[in-house]
Amino acid sequence: MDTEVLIGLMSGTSLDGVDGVLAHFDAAGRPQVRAHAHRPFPAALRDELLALNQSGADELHRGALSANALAEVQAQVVAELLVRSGLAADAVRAVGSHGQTVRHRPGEFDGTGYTLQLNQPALLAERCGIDVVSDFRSRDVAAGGQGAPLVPAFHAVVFGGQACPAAVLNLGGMANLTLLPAAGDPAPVRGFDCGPGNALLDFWIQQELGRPYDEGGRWGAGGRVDPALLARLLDEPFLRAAPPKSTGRDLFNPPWLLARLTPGLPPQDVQATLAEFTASCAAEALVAQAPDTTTLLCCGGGALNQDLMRRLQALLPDLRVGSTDSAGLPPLQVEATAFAWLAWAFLHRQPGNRPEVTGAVGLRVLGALHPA
Ligand SMILES: Nc1ncnc2c1ncn2[C@@H]1O[C@H](COP(=O)(O)OP(=O)(O)OP(=O)(O)O)[C@@H](O)[C@H]1O
Ligand SMILES: CC(=O)N[C@H]1[C@@H]2OC[C@@H](O2)[C@@H](O)[C@@H]1O[C@H](C)C(=O)O
Repeated sequence: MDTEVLIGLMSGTSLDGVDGVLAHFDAAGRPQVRAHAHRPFPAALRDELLALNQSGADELHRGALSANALAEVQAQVVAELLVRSGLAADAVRAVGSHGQTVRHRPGEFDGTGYTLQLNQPALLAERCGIDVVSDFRSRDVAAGGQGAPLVPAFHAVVFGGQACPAAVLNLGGMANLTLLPAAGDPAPVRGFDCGPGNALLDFWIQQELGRPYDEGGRWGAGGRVDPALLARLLDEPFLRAAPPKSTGRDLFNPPWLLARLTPGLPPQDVQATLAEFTASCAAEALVAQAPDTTTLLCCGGGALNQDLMRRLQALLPDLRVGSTDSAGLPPLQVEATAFAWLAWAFLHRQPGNRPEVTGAVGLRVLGALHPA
């Protein structure tokens, strides 16, 4: 059967770098991943992108230069994917490039609001000689939606149709849940952001131990959960709001955490409490929204945090909690593959959003094209 080759690029809210996959898509848009590559951000670029999540001096200039630097990292990932798969650029129909979210305020201010991904698709097209599809979120926001999460439609393609209701939990910088009805159930796929993923965990261990993340969750696993802090963290209106809803570093950021800390807490206990908080946000939302779920498939880098996974299983004793590996897609490849799929959907003029998820007034083709 004829397949189309696409590349997907994602740099998410954890700001760890660019993930890319090269995948073959069949006529129904089902992917087979052939190569995966990751490039960490140079430290200066990471610091600048992180800083651009908040207001600061000369943001337009700094944002434009950061977008250029991001495109150079993306071009390196594309080059690596081509080498790993043994393909030439002209064998690839398109690259789907998410860009770097630095602000996410849909529906606010003037009623439309905005979601802002720094990106330079023109430069990427110039560097790699492949069509680039980008700007996936703004059409959904223009149609009254949250612009996020976008992965539920993709999750339905690759993980949907199981015998029992299943859910997918993406644990990136932020966390989002997709709720998949069982095979034969005509109910729509649902999904929403459920709270922070790794962003606060990463911030805390970076500040206290100078490490970018808690490898395997080992530091957090050795701490004690502080019930008072956990209660203060969980007392956040976003967590109780009904979907559609999405969030980002605009809300769950270091000042948000620091405002809820009390002096004298051992730093390791704070890490343990943050891990319990992240797991609780997802578990409570899942139980509230889809109590019949039997399987939880986790993806994103948080799926490699064994402490987080243990906490999720403990909070959801009646569910099978595992990673998307068991469904054929390794956790670190899911999001990049989703953006390859969104580019595939764009090329076929198929909608990428789900109004039930984002709250948009209707299905929309998402993205904009920069030809090679
Ligand atoms: N071995 C590991 N142990 C613990 N945590 C890990 C490990 N590997 C990755 N992580 C965590 O996963 C994060 C990266 O996850 P991922 O790449 O899914 O994020 P992202 O692309 O920014 O996602 P999103 O767009 O959903 O926010 C790291 O910042 C780290 O916190
Ligand atoms: C605005 C934005 O970039 N949102 C991200 C972020 O990271 C996780 C969560 O918050 C999710 O809503 C989204 O990413 C995934 C890929 C999505 O749109 O489905």
